[in-house]
Amino acid sequence: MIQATGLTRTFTVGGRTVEAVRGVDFEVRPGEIIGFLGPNGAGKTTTLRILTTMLKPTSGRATVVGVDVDADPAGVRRRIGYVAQAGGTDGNCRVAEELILQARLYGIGKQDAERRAADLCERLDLTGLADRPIRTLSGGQRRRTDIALGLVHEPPLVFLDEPSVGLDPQSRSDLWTHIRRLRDEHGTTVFLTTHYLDEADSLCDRILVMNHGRVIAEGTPDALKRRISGDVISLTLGGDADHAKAVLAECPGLDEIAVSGQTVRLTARGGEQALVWLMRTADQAGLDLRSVNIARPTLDDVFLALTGSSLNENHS
Ligand SMILES: Nc1ncnc2c1ncn2[C@@H]1O[C@H](COP(=O)(O)OP(=O)(O)OP(=O)(O)O)[C@@H](O)[C@H]1O
Repeated sequence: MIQATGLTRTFTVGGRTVEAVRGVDFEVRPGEIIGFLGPNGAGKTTTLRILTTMLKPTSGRATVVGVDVDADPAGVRRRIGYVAQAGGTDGNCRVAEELILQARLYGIGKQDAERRAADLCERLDLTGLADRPIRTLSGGQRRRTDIALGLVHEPPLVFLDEPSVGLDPQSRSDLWTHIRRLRDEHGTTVFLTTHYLDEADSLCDRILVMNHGRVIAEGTPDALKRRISGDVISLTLGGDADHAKAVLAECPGLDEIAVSGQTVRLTARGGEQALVWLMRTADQAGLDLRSVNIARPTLDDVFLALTGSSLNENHS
């Protein structure tokens, strides 16, 4: 469905070259829900803009739904849906009206457009709202309308840019149900960017992690979590966490060690054993230890181990 090979994109700003994307290779198979994760400035939006033909790559190649983005951008655009973060809807227009209008803009006949609008309203739970002006909808209803609008031309692949940003937890899980249904009942492939690790974990079949312009890891959420073997130990300190990191790194049995705010996070195969060493070392070095926690790895721990910083912290 998507094949990216050696994609790069550089920008020149005030005589300085920014390498936003530095050689990205990945594949997306039909019917997958793919999560594209990475800290701010990792190159996600630039990659997304290349795949949706809004930007040309500096080098490399990408085919989307079997069409080369460089050779036939219009052909790619006909075959994909793209739902931007801000949406592109006219707030005064009514839901069904807007869907029909968009379908007509794709050259779809009137009756067919009406049928598709009704079908999309049903699929995205908008039937009771079809006559409401878009500006009167709640955040979740509006996001569902944006997604319906991205699907009027029945694309096999839809790109969603941060689909659940700004939604309350209930609307988010509701949206996830709708996104899963698109895939399960209609075979739609979904490529989404997100900063929410719980979203990536529960919704996505596979995750691509991008950092500094490269895809640094990919796999199912479970496979990524398995990459972090052992337990995650978090030590919160009163003093300089970087100094504490340097001291604690001397302990045996540790795999990864990173600092996140006032907390030093470590992974160790035998968590309890390592903890004894850590506490003893902290005590001997006079570190101001405030609290200790041992846990199984989460996707955020994976992210921290891969990129050296927490995605949640990075995004806040
Ligand atoms: N039009 C542009 N001109 C100059 N630099 C750009 C341009 N677009 C992106 N960049 C730079 O390229 C790098 C990657 O940016 P990009 O927006 O792709 O990252 P991102 O992963 O989407 O980040 P975020 O999560 O903050 O949206 C950044 O250093 C950014 O400043």
